[in-house]
Amino acid sequence: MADIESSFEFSSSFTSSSLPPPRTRIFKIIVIGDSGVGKTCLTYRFCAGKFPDKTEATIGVDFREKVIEIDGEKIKVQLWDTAGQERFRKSMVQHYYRNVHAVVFVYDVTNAASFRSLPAWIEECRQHALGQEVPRILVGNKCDLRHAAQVSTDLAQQFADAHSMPLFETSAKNPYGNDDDGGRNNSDHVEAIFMTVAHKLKSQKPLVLSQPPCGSGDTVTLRRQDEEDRGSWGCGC
Ligand SMILES: Nc1nc2c(ncn2[C@@H]2O[C@H](COP(=O)(O)OP(=O)(O)OP(=O)(O)O)[C@@H](O)[C@H]2O)c(=O)[nH]1
Ligand SMILES: [Mg+2]
Repeated sequence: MADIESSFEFSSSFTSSSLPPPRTRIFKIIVIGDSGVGKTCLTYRFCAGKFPDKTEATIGVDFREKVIEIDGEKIKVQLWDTAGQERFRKSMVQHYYRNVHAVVFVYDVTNAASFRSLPAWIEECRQHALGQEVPRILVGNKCDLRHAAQVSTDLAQQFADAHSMPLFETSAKNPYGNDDDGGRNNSDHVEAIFMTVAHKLKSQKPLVLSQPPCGSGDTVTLRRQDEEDRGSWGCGC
């Protein structure tokens, strides 16, 4: 399991005696949903560019990072791949929601129960005072198994609309994100989904890099501008 506490401070590659660190923005995106929907595979696919050879149930949280470039700016996308199983998440759930910039809700299109669980995941966000300004997206995974689908696109779209979220249907497994019926363009590429989130975040109010006083080490901490304005993350609920 990854070291939770270290995730709240972001190391720069510069020491305090060298040039100031570059203003690399870091977007923390948490990925939540029932166990087995494919959160680990999706995050691995985005960061490593391929479907993992094998996965096990996530315990606590795993972090994956990828540096992307948008309009000439390098941005670090930090994905928090959370455990779907209650027994593996309850001790650290409050850490997931700390300073989060976006939430990705995942269900499995072949598993209706995972879709029915979505209100509970939304409620968990609400209970952890996630502000309404935090973008949320809905991802239906395993579209390569379209023949076994239990959740129709129409139903998922209705749910997404009701919660003001964009819907993406995808496959972490299929190299092109297209369906097993040979049709293209009916599914979204994993890469495009996370890039869309990053674009959305980039277009929002800028994040501010808070730098520690000289001599206090070589770390920088990210805070949102509105967090600094209000003194807290706040809740728009
Ligand atoms: N066919 C298919 N299988 C997938 C896909 N994504 C994940 N899987 C499989 O689904 C199973 C669960 O995937 P994980 O990524 O470990 O699921 P998870 O949501 O991280 O589960 P927890 O860590 O327990 O919360 C694994 O056997 C994966 O190989 C997909 O897009 N298509
Ligand atoms: Mg997992």
